Amino acid sequence: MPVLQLPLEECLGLVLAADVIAPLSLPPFDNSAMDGYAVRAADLAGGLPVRLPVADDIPAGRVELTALKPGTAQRIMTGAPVPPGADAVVQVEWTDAGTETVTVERAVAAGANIRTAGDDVRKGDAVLVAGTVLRPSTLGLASALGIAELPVRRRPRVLVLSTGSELVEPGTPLEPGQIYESNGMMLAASVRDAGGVAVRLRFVPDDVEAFHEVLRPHLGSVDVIMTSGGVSAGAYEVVKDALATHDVRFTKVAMQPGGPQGAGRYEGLPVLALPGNPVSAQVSFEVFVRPALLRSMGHQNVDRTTARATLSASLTSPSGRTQFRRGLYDPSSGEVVTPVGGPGSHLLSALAQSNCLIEVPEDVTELAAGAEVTVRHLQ
Ligand SMILES: Nc1nc2c(c(=O)[nH]1)N[C@H]1C(S)=C(S)[C@@H](COP(=O)(O)OP(=O)(O)OC[C@H]3O[C@@H](n4cnc5c(N)ncnc54)[C@H](O)[C@@H]3O)O[C@H]1N2
Ligand code: MOO
Repeated sequence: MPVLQLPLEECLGLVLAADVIAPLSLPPFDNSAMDGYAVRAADLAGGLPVRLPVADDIPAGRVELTALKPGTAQRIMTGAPVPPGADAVVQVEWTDAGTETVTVERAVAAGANIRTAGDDVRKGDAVLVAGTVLRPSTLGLASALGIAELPVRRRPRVLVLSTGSELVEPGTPLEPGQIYESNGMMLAASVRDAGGVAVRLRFVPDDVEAFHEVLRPHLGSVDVIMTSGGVSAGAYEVVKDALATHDVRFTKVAMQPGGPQGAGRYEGLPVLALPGNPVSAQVSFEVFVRPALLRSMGHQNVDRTTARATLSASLTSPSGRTQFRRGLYDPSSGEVVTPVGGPGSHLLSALAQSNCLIEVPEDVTELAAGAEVTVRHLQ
């Protein structure tokens, strides 16, 4: 993705594209860490309590300061600039809180309760380096430095297109033989979850012409096309029929679910054609699309975290295909993972109840309860 300057409001989760050099120090000036009285520590050193006239009052935000004369105090609030001549702040709790004169009951050392300019950041330091993922704290730091925009790689715009004549939008009545469309919602949410922008299109019927029609108006405004359904071996495989004549290759990959896949280019745009079974579509997104989207945005770390876990129940897997079974991983019970539902790629509720994928390697066809497996966390 190209780099552009974006307002901080729009930067959460994006990757910084260039180092940020601090334009000022933080704190920018010496300021008080406590509500209390700015004093000279030496004025409290000769025996307590000490009574001092309160020569000034300094709220936070005060721009003009008067120098602190020896033998006086100035009332000061947290965050307010320390006046020249003062070298310590006595917190109000150690005084009688007077406004004309103040009686100080406890001494403080020089430097007490003063936050020195540059304590946190020095002007000219590279405070944020290119490649940093912008989190709430890093956005807070940029704001504190007075930065309003940052250079980031922009979010990819992903066209999410579901296909199938049997599909009906939720919220409308269902006829026999029809089902509610769910992949579009799930894949669009997955795109957003990965940091992309989803442009969700109403599915088209299994009709090649309608397919091209529906794509055309969006070709200039998206970065990638992601379809679901219509890629396997049937008679009405609209995505395959429409795109195989273009630069898109359809094949079967050695995984389950998510075997039938298409990938390539359509009118110059990258296309990812995922299978239609809901679990197949979502697992395909996890395995192929999510890492690609993250990489396009400049993320270094594009893989989900994995863990080793002990299977709580046996399972079987087809030979010659990596299987991704849905699982519930519970670190609190000694890193145990429980398969949720069977291998069927229509078992959406099992997917919804799971928090990880259990990876069964290609050459493994059976795993007994107690076997060690790798799990891929989904959150
Ligand atoms: N003869 C063969 N048949 C099938 C094979 C095969 O190799 N040979 N592969 C099977 C596998 S594995 C999968 S996965 C599917 C992939 O098929 P398609 O990508 O063509 O998907 P569809 O046929 O359009 O739909 C499959 C299934 O999923 C439902 N679906 C589709 N889109 C949605 C959606 N947006 N929301 C909810 N549900 C959706 C659809 O109704 C079907 O039930 O092919 C197998 N067949
Ligand atoms: O690959 Mo299909 O995706 O097994 O159901």
